[in-house]
Amino acid sequence: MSTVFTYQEIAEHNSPKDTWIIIDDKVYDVSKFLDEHPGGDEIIFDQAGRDATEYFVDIGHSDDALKLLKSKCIGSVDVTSEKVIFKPREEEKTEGNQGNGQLAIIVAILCFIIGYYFLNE
Ligand code: HEM
Repeated sequence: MSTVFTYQEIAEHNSPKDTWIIIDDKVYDVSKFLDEHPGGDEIIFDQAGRDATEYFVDIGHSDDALKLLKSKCIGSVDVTSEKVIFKPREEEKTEGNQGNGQLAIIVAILCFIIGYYFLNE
């Protein structure tokens, strides 16, 4: 019997050296394949720890791709386990820019203080 993983367990394998994806309720370890993927590593890595069925099927991968995929199967999903709610990728990508917003507020406050100081000279 193959190993069964919960959605949470799968979601934890989301780093470039440790990338699992779900396709049709099966779990695939594609860590070593990222660099070799003809469609590029980022496109798969974007789905790391997630269900990539829709993305994989939409591309219309060849039979060779399907064979290759099979060789990377490490188990299946416990579909009764609690699903992981992921933030949309866009939100994750913009999170790093939040610091810039805070900086803008600090600069605005400083300008206000300096302006106020000169006006009252
Ligand atoms: C997140 C899931 C995936 C996406 C969105 C994706 C996307 C793509 C894209 C866009 C191409 C076309 C590259 C080109 O012709 O310029 C491609 C090709 C290919 N991909 Fe993926 N891929 C995914 C996962 C996988 C996985 C898991 C495997 C196998 C383990 C795989 C195997 C291949 C192969 C062999 C090709 C060459 C064309 C073919 O034989 O169909 N891909 N993929």
